[in-house]
Amino acid sequence: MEKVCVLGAGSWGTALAMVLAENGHDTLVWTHRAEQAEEINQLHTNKKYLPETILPVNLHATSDMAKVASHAETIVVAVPTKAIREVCEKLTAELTKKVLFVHVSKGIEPDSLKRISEIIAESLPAMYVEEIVVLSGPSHAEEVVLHHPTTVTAACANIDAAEKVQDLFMNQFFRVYTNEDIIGVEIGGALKNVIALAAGITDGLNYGDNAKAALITRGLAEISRLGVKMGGNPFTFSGLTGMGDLIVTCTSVHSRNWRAGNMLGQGMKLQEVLDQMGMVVEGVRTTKAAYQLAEKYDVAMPISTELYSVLFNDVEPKVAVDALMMRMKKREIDDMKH
Ligand SMILES: NC(=O)C1=CN([C@@H]2O[C@H](COP(=O)(O)OP(=O)(O)OC[C@H]3O[C@@H](n4cnc5c(N)ncnc54)[C@H](OP(=O)(O)O)[C@@H]3O)[C@@H](O)[C@H]2O)C=CC1
Ligand SMILES: O=C(CO)COP(=O)(O)O
Repeated sequence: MEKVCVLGAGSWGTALAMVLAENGHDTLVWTHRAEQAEEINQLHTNKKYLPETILPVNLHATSDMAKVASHAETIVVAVPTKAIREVCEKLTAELTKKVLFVHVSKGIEPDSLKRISEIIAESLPAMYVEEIVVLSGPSHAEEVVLHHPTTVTAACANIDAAEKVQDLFMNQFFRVYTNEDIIGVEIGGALKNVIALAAGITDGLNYGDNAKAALITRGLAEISRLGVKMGGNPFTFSGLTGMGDLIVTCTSVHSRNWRAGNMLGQGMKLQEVLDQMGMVVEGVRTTKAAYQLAEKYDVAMPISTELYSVLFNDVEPKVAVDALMMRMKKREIDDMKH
């Protein structure tokens, strides 16, 4: 039995804490809201994020970061990308020993263009960090808490650390693979949210299945092009954290990114959509990062670039789709490579 803390009691942090508690680990979930910790401890629910779920009685919660620091041998970071630096800063003030870090967030920071493992490494003193492993793959919290079969990947250049995380989480419903390619896994996980927003938009425009299949396939081509140029293994992008996560996020009603895109396609404005969601839509900030990465690495990312103009330059979704369809003619396979 390991002592594990999960930082963040949103839908994903809570679902993963439930997996860990069900696996028999001594699990503590940290939330910045004391009343939410109280709800989890007293009522064994988290109504805001998983309204139908009863949490295991051996899953405990706290809003006291000092308790996290004294309890944890492993810490799972499960807050949205934009909150990671702030949460790491709070943790740094309390840490006294070396901990294994796992992160499960899917984003890239605009401007710095850092991946999450880089943000965490930069935000925590190295003497307290045993390793940073990313856990990613096609996995909506709503299905994990129902024990529906789910597969994910634990990635780290240090394969022993990845295997340790595999052992922590793996059970009959939650199958964990390993991969040494942390760059490819993080890039795939972050950029699939951009493509899912675009897929939601074409569904909102009622463009049907041909358009969505095109977005998934050509989306994977541009994610892979960038990811390989950044140092990722080309095979990673056809795995769970690439194609797998792209499929689930572009096709599932649970996806916040797809749902946000769908509302945009139906004519709503970005701010209205975000106000209505009440949960993180990582793809919006990541679209800004993807636009900047395409420039930095000189990689063609037409879908991400058109989405950027819809989100941040007020271009009509239909006009952006027309622009994609009217691009210069290409050879398919050559265009996937370069
Ligand atoms: N949901 C899912 O199925 C999956 C999500 N992910 C990824 O996991 C990450 C978290 O997503 P998810 O749990 O869904 O997000 P949610 O929107 O469901 O929850 C976010 C949680 O983070 C908390 N939070 C936000 N800002 C801060 C802050 N500054 N300090 C402390 N806590 C903060 C929120 O608190 P409050 O309630 O007060 O707002 C909330 O508890 C994302 O990167 C997402 O892409 C990955 C796989 C699956
Ligand atoms: O990453 C996810 C599923 O694997 C969650 O996607 P959404 O944030 O779009 O809900």
